[in-house]
Amino acid sequence: MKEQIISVKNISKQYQQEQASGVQNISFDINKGEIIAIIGESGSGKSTLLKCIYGLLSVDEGEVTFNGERILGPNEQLIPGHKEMKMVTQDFSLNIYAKVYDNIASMMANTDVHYKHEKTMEMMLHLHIDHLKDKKITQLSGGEQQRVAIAKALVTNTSVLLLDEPFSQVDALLKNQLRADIKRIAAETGVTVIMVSHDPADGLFLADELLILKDGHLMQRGKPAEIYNHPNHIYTARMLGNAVVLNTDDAKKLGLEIKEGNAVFYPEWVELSNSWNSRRFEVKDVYYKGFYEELLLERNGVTIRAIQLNRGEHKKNDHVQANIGRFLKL
Ligand SMILES: Nc1ncnc2c1ncn2[C@@H]1O[C@H](COP(=O)(O)OP(=O)(O)OP(=O)(O)O)[C@@H](O)[C@H]1O
Repeated sequence: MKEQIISVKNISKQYQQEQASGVQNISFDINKGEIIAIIGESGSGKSTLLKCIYGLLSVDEGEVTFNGERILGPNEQLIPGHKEMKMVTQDFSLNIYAKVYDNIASMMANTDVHYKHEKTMEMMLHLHIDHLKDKKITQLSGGEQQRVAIAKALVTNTSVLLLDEPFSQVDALLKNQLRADIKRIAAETGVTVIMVSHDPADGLFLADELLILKDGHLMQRGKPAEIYNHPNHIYTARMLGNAVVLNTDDAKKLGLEIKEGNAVFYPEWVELSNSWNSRRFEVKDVYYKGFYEELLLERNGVTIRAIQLNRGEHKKNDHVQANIGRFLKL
């Protein structure tokens, strides 16, 4: 049985008189142990939403509840935030002159020294940083520092971990490792994770639930595969899969029957084959992408993109038969 932990009910937050800022009328629930990713372009309201959930910003309308209790805003309590939630920001907020062990242990009181030691060791093991115990923060890599920051956030029986752009400081290789780490830690500890990112790949890989924000509005919410395959807006399809968008006239030129709006499809939905319904395209360019190629194809003055796994088969000015196997009307 899924157990709800946080409920966001019709919240709006506007910054001063700025009309198009903050977030507007957002509602959704979060279940215990889930990983939620809030995805959107810069300025779409991701950080504002995260701060409203944590209680760092007071909402203008609506409310956020944690286990049924309303989360108080910064003006309603002495220390802003919520005791069962911890936020890890991009700067990690570590004591850079202290050792890894002390950074984590310092989060707990000295009332039970044995428990404090055991809990610190347990967290370091979970985060695979036990071998760094006696190192100073200044001696760690960005990825290692991030693990310390997460261990520090989780050591005090935290139920909800809030991550603001957790992978913005790390390179692509480490990013993959850290994503996998967060998934593992969430599964091992049962902590609920709410993550904000401008990189859709984070959400697609990590999230149980994906939330798409645009201009302060919640555009769509659901499982990553559901949203990827059935985006309800061009914005989402472009962001998640770099979708090709054709207006009605251009779509018709390629034989796609739509009466109005746009035909939208991902490059991998274009099949290069000699099937009965395929059409002849000219290869305008070939982009090498490592394990696959992206072909820029043109027919009747309309350009589309297609994915080709067998590299080196086509070159510029070739002609190929292609069929847009599936498209969405948006
Ligand atoms: N303190 C503030 N005062 C006025 N406007 C603000 C303030 N903070 C954010 N905004 C505005 O509110 C909107 C949402 O900002 P927010 O920081 O929540 O977006 P974001 O999606 O987290 O962006 P980014 O990915 O760039 O961090 C933006 O238009 C931003 O300019």
